[in-house]
Amino acid sequence: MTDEVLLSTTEGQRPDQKASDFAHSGRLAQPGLELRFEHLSFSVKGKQILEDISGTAHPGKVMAVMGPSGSGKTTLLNVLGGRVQCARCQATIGGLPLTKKTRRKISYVLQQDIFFPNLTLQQTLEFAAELRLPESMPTACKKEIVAQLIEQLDMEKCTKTIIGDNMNRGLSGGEKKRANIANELLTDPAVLLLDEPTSGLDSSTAYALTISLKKYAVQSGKTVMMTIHQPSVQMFYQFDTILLLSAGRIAYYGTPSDVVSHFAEMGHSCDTSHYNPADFILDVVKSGSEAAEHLIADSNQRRLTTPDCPILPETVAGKAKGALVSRDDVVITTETGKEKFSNLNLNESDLRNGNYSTGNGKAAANDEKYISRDPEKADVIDDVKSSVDESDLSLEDENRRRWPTSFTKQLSVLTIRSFIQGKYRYLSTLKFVKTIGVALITGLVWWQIGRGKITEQQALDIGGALFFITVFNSFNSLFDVLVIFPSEREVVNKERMGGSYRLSSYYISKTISELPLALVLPSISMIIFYWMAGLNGYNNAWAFFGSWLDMIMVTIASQSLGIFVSAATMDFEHGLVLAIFMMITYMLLGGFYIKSLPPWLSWLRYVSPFLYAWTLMLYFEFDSDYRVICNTENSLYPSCLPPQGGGNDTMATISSNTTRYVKKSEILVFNGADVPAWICCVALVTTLVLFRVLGYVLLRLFHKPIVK
Ligand SMILES: Nc1ncnc2c1ncn2[C@@H]1O[C@H](COP(=O)(O)OP(=O)(O)OP(=O)(O)O)[C@@H](O)[C@H]1O
Repeated sequence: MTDEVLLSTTEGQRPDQKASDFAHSGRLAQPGLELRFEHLSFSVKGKQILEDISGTAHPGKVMAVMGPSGSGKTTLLNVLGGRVQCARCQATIGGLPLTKKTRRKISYVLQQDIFFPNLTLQQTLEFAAELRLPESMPTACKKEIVAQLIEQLDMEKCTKTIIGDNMNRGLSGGEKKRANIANELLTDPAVLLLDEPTSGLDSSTAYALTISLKKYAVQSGKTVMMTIHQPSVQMFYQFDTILLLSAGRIAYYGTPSDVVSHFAEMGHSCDTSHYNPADFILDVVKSGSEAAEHLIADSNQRRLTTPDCPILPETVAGKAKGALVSRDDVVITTETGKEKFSNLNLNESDLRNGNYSTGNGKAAANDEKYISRDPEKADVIDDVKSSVDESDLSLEDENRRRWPTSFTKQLSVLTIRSFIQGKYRYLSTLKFVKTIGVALITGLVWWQIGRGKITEQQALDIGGALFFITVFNSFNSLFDVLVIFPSEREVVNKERMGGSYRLSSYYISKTISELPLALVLPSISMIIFYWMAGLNGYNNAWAFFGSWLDMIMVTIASQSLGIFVSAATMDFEHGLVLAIFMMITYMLLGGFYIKSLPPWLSWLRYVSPFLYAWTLMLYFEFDSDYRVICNTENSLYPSCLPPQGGGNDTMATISSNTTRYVKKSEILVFNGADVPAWICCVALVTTLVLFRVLGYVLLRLFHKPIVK
């Protein structure tokens, strides 16, 4: 990676006037901002993960958050990046409280490099630019920004390389990491958070990346904060500030150059000629709770005089000795200094007006830089504050602020992206081989069975063939979705957490883009099988088109079922179990295997889409009274039986010369196809729509984007 890597897109390096104009419009040329967090405490299910964490990340500087595994590094970044809700976490960016709106100035590079594997690097970044950059920006401008990022990240060689996954090789680990960073730099954030950006990289690549981040911070004046596990010596000294965590508390806050002398003062001398100071401090913190507690206590004392990293007095005093700040105390740090107010009468209107009534007077909330207070009241204040923020916004304003692009823009971009990504999944060579192979086998097994006049046995066999091909394509379609949907979840989760688009845009775009893709293989399967088996299309072309349409409907209905099952379970294994259960039930009730269900169960057959699909197939196949020749003996059909008593037969036997034919209605009745054709169509369309809608509702209600 070159030294220029990661330079801001706003450095005036773009030769193209349009892009520069845009950059100068102020949208992309935002300066770095100070990120200040004070007394962050965070717990999950009663487990304290962060406790009184403070710090300040400055523009043009890089802060490294270090600590042993499980010390809370990622959690700290998740809190600051808004990936987890934390009612008691107060932070400011550029002096303003960190809210949903101001947090948009922060970009968060996750530890995992989560992308759609079949898109190329260029496609990935261009789609991200379309979704995340303002809609008013010309596409040419967005492309140029992407091209510049690619160039600055020294990735020109791999613009056309797919991202890749375990199955298909694509970008290398280091390239993926850079792609991940480029993806976040697109929006030119004021603050860049990175969770373990060097994990999985070899030492020289990790060092190059650190240098690049440092240069990015210095040259573009941006604020960079990153977690890191075990930096090399050279990397360690690139950082401006080290925030060392131990079990969720601060064990050291300061510069890397001071760390060795500080630890020596604490009785932990480091032979820097043989020991990497980064490894050393981690080893000391990990060596035992006594050493760590000692360091934390000392760091707490130092924090009393470190404005960048303030501490709550009760933390210094230690909980065992009793809190210095009473339950009702609120400490307000104002421009004029820190003031402590006792016995506040916090009521909603005061909070809304920004007035905190105290025994000593009023403190204006608007003047506050930061409020640290009793956790129980924190919730009250947060709730009230957030309701004030939201009430200030009209719905339209809120939508505009919430999403960088309109619904239609999201829909069109996501549809194209989903189509490109989906085509590799739905139309892979393996899937073609499987579909064509099975179609050829079934075609051979039922070879020309339907040509000309057929026997009663052949009619039965054709019923079996039609049922088989319906079930086969439905299973295929369902399992495609089951495999694809959960694997997309991580990408969609990440993008939705970043506020890139609405769930509805994603869902509708997926439906639109995958519809044509899902039709290709069933159509091929149907064409091969149908003509090899010599079915009724030879006699009546409409029979073929009807059967094909029927196949398409049941295939899409199965796709909808797959989406519903995936949304209900959201992982492949659970989805597989539920899908197999539902499909086997539908199959058994579909009418082919059992024609005399127990009366108390017979209503259940009407829930099976296979019943409707197969019935429609039978309608198209047996559309003539002169196709199936009666058995001369042991016929299954009443109309083929000889007339009783030689008189007029009420069951009009159909004959042509001496050959007797089975009435088409009797074939349908024998197969249990007792549902009118139009009801079959309505039932299939209803299944298709119902499961799609249910899938959306489940996603909306139960699968909000989450942090793993
Ligand atoms: N949602 C959660 N539920 C329960 N425990 C959690 C949750 N999130 C984090 N933790 C716990 O909090 C602690 C800190 O986790 P975190 O991922 O922040 O550590 P870390 O320092 O980033 O670790 P690593 O370096 O291994 O990534 C761990 O003990 C973890 O198990």
